[in-house]
Amino acid sequence: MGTPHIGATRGDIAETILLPGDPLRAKYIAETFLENVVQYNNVRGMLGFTGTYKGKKVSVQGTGMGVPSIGIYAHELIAEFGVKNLIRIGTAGSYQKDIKVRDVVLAMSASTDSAINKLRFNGADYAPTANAQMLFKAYEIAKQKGLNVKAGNVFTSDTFYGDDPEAWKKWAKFGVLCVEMETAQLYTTAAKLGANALTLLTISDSFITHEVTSAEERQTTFNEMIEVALETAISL
Ligand SMILES: O=P(O)(O)O[C@H]1O[C@H](CO)[C@@H](O)[C@H]1O
Ligand SMILES: O=c1cc[nH]c(=O)[nH]1
Repeated sequence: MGTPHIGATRGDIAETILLPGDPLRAKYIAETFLENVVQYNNVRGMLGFTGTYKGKKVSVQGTGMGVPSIGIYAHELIAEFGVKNLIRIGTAGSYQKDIKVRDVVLAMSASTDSAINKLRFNGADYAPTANAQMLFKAYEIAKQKGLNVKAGNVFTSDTFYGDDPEAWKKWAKFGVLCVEMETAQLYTTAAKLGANALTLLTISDSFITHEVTSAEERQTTFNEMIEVALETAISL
């Protein structure tokens, strides 16, 4: 049973799922925020759990890093397990001086240097876009919590270690808020397969100030973003 990358059966996974890149962040979320938790996946160590949050069924699944990896998990979750709402919770590097480490960014849209959509659309540009209902809800919840939240265009990069240390400045000049590595693919796959998707990002480092957070903090301490994601999940 299951798919090449998810060792579960249909029904094991909730219609609404949180998607951190890091599988250990999935474990942390399941252990810290969910009740009645069952682990449904361990294939490749890409942990997946289903539990309840305030009485509602929610799953959380690691996706790995980068466009191809999240493309595999998003496709299998939607096409084979009937997942309808996908909420990525990730980390990102800030491109703007008013977006500081630990701030939260909601990805309205995603620019990218990935060639996948260029190939898919014969050289034309497709605009990967968040589900508006989820975006508005998450923004409202984040504001109610008093978070420093911004919504806008993010950059989905195919590289973490690029060749040109100045390249980010062009994206920043054109209003891109921050960089991460999955959202353009998540939004495209969700649109193709008829599901809803949203990305929430906590800023883990700044290209402006060079401030960084530790790997431990990235794994465990982005609780405000996780709570916004869970409250959004159960509002759907
Ligand atoms: O914290 P996650 O969700 O993995 O997101 C960001 O962190 C990874 C790079 O360190 C990339 O996956 C990037 O998108
Ligand atoms: O700078 C960063 C931080 C997180 N994730 C990225 O892809 N880049």
